Amino acid sequence: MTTRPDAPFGARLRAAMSARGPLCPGIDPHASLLAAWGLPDTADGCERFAMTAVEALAPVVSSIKPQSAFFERHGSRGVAVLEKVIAASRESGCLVILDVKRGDIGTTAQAYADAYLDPTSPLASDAITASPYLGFGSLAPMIETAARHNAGVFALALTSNPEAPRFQHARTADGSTIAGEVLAGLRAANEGAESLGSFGAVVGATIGSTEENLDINGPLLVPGIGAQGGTADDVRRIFGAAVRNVVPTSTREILGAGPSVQALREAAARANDEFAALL
Ligand SMILES: O=C(O)c1cc(=O)[nH]c(=O)n1[C@@H]1O[C@H](COP(=O)(O)O)[C@@H](O)[C@H]1O
Repeated sequence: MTTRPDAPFGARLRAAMSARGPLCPGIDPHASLLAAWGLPDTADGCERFAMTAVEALAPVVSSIKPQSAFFERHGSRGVAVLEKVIAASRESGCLVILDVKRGDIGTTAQAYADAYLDPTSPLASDAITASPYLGFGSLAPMIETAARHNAGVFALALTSNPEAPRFQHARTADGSTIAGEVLAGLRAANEGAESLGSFGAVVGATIGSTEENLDINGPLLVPGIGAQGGTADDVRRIFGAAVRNVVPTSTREILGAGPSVQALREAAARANDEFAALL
């Protein structure tokens, strides 16, 4: 796709979630999942795995989240598979949130933005995940590029891994937590956006609870569901009124239902229905 989408990412995501439900399945071609599907751990195996998942899921879900590292581990052939995954998913009417968790100084952040958010790039996606740990301001080139091209950015705020709280709950010089500073930056970036802003936070379903203000007028990408132990009940409890902005993402639990296209679709439909019922 080389043309700029005709509406901001947040508005497109809101419309897609209303039409198809909130679930965002991940596409992570793990070596162990390839083995479970009877596929070799090669670029060819990665392609068969990922394109089966796209065939099953992209026509029925609002968004998908391929994790770049699982493609990069197969070198240039794996990256070519990722390009196919992105293009085929978007052709099926599904938004692509490319999980790359990039973050760097301004000039390099701009190169990442050009690689993933400029519609003329071979890896152009609807949104990316980004790491704000060089300072929230270091994401400015990604946020500005996304705004220009009607794309989105999801910044890590309260991640699902056990090491996260010690770091993300630490306080900055002005007394807010690191996570709070990320959420405040996103809230400012989404100011005035109608329907839903284009700048989202990643908040794990495994965090137990939080006192942070999750009202950022933007989407909340919520991993940690299924394989990491998070449930729909956790999501209801953690997010409260913000649940309508939650994009629940689940990967291994859904992909484990493959390689049958029908079984994958059923697993996604079950999760989608469970989260749609929270709204
Ligand atoms: O940004 C993410 O998607 C992400 C953030 C986070 O806090 N935790 C997390 O597990 N993820 C991603 O979610 C996927 C794991 O999902 P499961 O297989 O469902 O556990 C991987 O692609 C992770 O990189």
